[in-house]
Amino acid sequence: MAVKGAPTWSYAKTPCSHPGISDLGSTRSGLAFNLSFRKWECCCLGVASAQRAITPVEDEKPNLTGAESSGAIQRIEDNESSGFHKDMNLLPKPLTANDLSSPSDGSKVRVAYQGLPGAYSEDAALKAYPKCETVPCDQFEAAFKAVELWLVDKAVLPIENSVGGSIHRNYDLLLRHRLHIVGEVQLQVNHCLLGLPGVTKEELKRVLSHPQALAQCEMTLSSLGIVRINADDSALAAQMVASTGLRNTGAVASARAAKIYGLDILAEKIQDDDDNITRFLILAREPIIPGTDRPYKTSVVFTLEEGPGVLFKALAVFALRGINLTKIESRPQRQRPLRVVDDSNEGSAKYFDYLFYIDFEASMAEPRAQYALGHLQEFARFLRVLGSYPMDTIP
Ligand SMILES: O=C(O)C(=O)C[C@]1(C(=O)O)C=C[C@@H](O)C=C1
Repeated sequence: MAVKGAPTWSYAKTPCSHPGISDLGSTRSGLAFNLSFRKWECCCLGVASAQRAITPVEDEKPNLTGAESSGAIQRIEDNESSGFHKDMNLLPKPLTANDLSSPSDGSKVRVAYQGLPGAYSEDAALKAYPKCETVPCDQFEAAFKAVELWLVDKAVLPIENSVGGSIHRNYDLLLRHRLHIVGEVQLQVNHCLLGLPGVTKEELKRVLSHPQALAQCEMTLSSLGIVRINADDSALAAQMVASTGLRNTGAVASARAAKIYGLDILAEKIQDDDDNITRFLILAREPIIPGTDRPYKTSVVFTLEEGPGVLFKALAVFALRGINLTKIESRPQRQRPLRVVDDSNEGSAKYFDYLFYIDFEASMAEPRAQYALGHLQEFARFLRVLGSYPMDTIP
């Protein structure tokens, strides 16, 4: 799967002998949620120190002109043949805290998203990190891999929309990959109907866009009697209209996409619901250390033993501690989709096995959240904390 615009530079990992780092293998696998939060926190700190040991390869090259560099090479060779460095200026400089601190405005951060430039996902990435470098990916999975392979720092991916509901593919990928949720972005999505310059909306016979975008404009598109065709993302749809030059074909995409691909906006705000909000997750290789300084959300995924009222009990661990749930999603457990229950009267009954994804309004730094998950673990067969991160309260 290709990462469009993948960088030409690479990172070198420096081995780190931090005593806590060897423990990370199991913790980073994510399957293990340590009941003791202190240990969980400790692991986060261990990861942070491991990160500090990672040095960009580019930074290791001295910045020399042609003449300087041939002289310098000669001096290095002289030093090497004599067995020690005579010229201390040629030794690599130690990194300082200033070299490593990342600016808070998001500049230099490379953020992967699914789609082409002008896609709503890119808007979400720019909302989260206004000065970031956005990296388009052809599929959601490519964005996950780009983070895992250190091609980018973060990925911003849609998880649910207030009209269209959940984006199931990303729920499944969250479990399959080992990334951590470090934030969320809520984006107001205003769809426009785009066409070639000079075209009127009455001329349109078909319209292209991402299936979610088409679904969010169901009523408007039905009233216009236009054939809907799926595209991988709304910006790709706009690009296709521009490149094919078909006057009877339009796209549902953003005003920014219209500008990028030189299309006219034939109608604005064509979504069925004025408040059309898409929630995106920000994913990173390492978790953030949750605080209590502002409202936090925690996302978990778990499976339950079979039995009457188990889901009721699972939800009660939050209710008992006054913790508000903001989202519950169930997905088939693909590894073992069927559960066979022996029932001598009726033969073998087959039930689907489910993974439950829950978001709740509390930080993992709060004892009530730690106790709730400790309680849940008593009857969950599997439990993983996907992330504890600041809530985005403004769409
Ligand atoms: O097609 C795009 O522009 C996207 O960013 C994808 C996407 C989605 O996957 O839901 C993002 C936001 C909108 O809800 C519509 C489409």
